[in-house]
Amino acid sequence: MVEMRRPITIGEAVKRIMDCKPTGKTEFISINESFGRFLSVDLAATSDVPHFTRAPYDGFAVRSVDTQEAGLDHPVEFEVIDHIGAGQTTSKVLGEKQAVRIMTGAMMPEGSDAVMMLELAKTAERDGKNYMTIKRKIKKGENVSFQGEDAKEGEVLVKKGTLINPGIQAMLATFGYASVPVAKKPVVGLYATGTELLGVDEPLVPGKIRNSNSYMIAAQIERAGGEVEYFGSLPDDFDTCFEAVKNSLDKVDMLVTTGGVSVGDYDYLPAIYEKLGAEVLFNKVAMRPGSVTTVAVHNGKLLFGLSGNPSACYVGFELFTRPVIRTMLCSENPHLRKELAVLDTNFPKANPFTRFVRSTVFFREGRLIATPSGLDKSNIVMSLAGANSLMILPGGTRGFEAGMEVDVLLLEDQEGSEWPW
Ligand SMILES: Nc1nc2c(c(=O)[nH]1)N[C@H]1C(S)=C(S)[C@@H](COP(=O)(O)OP(=O)(O)OC[C@H]3O[C@@H](n4cnc5c(N)ncnc54)[C@H](O)[C@@H]3O)O[C@H]1N2
Ligand code: MOO
Ligand SMILES: [Mg+2]
Repeated sequence: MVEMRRPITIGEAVKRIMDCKPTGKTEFISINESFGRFLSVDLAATSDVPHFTRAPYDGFAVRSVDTQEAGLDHPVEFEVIDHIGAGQTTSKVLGEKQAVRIMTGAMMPEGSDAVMMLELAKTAERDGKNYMTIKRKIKKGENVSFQGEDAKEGEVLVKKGTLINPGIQAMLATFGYASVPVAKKPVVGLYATGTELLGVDEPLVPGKIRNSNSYMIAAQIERAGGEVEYFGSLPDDFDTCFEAVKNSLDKVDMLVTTGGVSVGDYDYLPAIYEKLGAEVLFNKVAMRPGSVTTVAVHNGKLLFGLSGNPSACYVGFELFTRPVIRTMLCSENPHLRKELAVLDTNFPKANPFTRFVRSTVFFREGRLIATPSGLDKSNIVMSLAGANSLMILPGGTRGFEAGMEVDVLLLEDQEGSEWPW
């Protein structure tokens, strides 16, 4: 008699995995390679930005007090005592009715507190001296870019675990991070199992199929921020699979396998975990697809036995493996972000288990709309192509109708969620 597995809830399954407390490591890499990586420390300003008060326009640095009499019928003349561009400074201190010709980005001279734009000044030269005249007054601080207005030294600007985007690259450069502390990419070992599997370059023959899961999971690992260590595809042979799993463990931070976790005669993963002495955290989850997902832990390393069925494999990875990768990448929001969306089509299928429907979400008139991206069976590949979300249809319901609000998990989002269950 085949064993009857007892399903646990999704939340409980995720909790058992996260209780293994995966932790990440830091490495320092060149700023040239840091785009797309995850910060492993909170990023604080190493100086004020800008670190000196500067001109935001091309013009004349003046003392605002000297301009107060200026008007359309009352031009006021200034002596121009110096001329500086960005990168230059002046040692001159402005006295009464004196100005410095200054270009955008240059440091404001001592004594000045405002910049009159070039377009508003008329220049002249007399006896080898330069002058400029204005017909408008200016307020103290007008047209000035103040020291620290962009960032204050010591201020925490970006939290650890954040994906480095182009703006953060600019920030890192601004603060002098030639070398950037990032989370080391966890190395995720990967095996596909199944005697029926053909290589991508092999012709189709009766009874065999091309291995698509390993390409899919490799991409999911990379999307999550991990590093893929693909060990290849294994036939359904206990000894071969046991040796392969055992020998790969010390080369990786965690191991993902696909296939062979159900109760079939050639589903060897459960027996492999047993022979390894691994602790099985669960082998049945109240969800569809992916109910057979089995997760074990051995010597502190998580072993993800994902289903062979492509859609079940995909969903199992996103719910269970992704948060471990993101946690090791220092994220405090390692789970998929959950949002409310409006269902666009009827979904009459009833199910005792919570169902994750591969879906496309999009905006229509400011509202998030969700629609299934294809056939909803666990052996389906094609619906995965258009999936940018997983619609959550809770178990114990008769089905859903267009117009109803549903939860969706966003697959391409980078913000994540602390705990969506
Ligand atoms: N008597 C029962 N049978 C099954 C149960 C059950 O509870 N009792 N569960 C079903 C469910 S649900 C699922 S999901 C599958 C899970 O199967 P396994 O994880 O054991 O995976 P396999 O048997 O190895 O393969 C299943 C299916 O997927 C195809 N496959 C496998 N690997 C790949 C790959 N790398 N690329 C593409 N496709 C792959 C494989 O050919 C099979 O068609 O079990 C049900 N059965
Ligand atoms: O694990 Mo199976 O996908 O529940 O269908
Ligand atoms: Mg099977």
